[in-house]
Amino acid sequence: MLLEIRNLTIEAGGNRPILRDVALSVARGEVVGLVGESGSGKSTIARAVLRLLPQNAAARGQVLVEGQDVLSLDDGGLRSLRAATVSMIYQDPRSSLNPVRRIGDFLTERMVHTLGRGRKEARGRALELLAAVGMRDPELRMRQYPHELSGGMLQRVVIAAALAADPALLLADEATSALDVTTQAETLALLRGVQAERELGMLFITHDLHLAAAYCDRIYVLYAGTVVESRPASALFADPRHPYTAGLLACTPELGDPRPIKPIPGRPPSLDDAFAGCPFAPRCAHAVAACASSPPPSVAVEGGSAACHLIKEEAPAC
Ligand SMILES: Nc1ncnc2c1ncn2[C@@H]1O[C@H](COP(=O)(O)OP(=O)(O)OP(=O)(O)O)[C@@H](O)[C@H]1O
Repeated sequence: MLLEIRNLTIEAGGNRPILRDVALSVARGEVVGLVGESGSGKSTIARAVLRLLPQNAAARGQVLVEGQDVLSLDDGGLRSLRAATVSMIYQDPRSSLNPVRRIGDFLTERMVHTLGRGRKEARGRALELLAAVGMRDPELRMRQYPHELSGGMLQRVVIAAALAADPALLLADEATSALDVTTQAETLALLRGVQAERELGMLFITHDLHLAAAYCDRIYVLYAGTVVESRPASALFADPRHPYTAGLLACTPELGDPRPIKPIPGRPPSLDDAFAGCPFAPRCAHAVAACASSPPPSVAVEGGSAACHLIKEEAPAC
């Protein structure tokens, strides 16, 4: 397995849990969605894969990348993981680029400093990468500054930089959320294209469950730092088992669907709210007494699992 996270718990400042007992995997060539509301812990999972943990945070569990536990890597191992094995693409490309440095400098300096390439070789590779992400006239782009490019073009530059070291795993953290819809569609298609061509694993983080269902092979739904459902995207979309997943799907309008939008009442718990049972219980229309008093079991359902007292174990399909 390319990425395997086991029993990952991260607590900030004392025992305020950001993540609770998270298990997640991404195989080579697989696009895995990580979906949840703001504050559910999506970015913390992505950052944990690079061991970029919040200061004053304590992590327990395992984050295995190609079998090596990131949480116990030495400095050299960590540098090589960040430089060559795993690349992260953030929501706002401008936050990754220095406004007073040319695009070419951004691409080549990273290769020279982090991968030890010669300047001439790095320049040739940068031109190749810009062409690979569909940039016309790469020579011109190399000479330009970030303010001369649109948001979509800048995101292509950031994707090109992420591919520079031929990583095995891409972490895309809301990588298309800041783009207009047509640019978003182009960037999504580009990411899928390079992912398939290079057989990369991709963890695709989004708050948009409909987008994840259309784009990903499998999905993990996160709520208050816990995985509540993990299933193949098609099964999860067609027949969500966890009440929170069903609630997320019901509160997004769809063209041509006459049913009224149904928001989920209430708000997710904050890090300071203690709870003994299911974190979703106070908002769940189906909650029973056990939901508030004991943690829900992880139940095997079609293609994956769901953590809910109300779901019955299903026999695996023959
Ligand atoms: N350094 C920190 N110290 C304390 N709490 C933190 C720290 N970093 C993150 N958190 C908290 O951890 C929780 C999860 O944050 P995270 O950024 O992972 O969520 P997210 O699902 O990615 O949200 P968003 O979609 O808004 O980016 C939030 O409640 C956040 O306030």
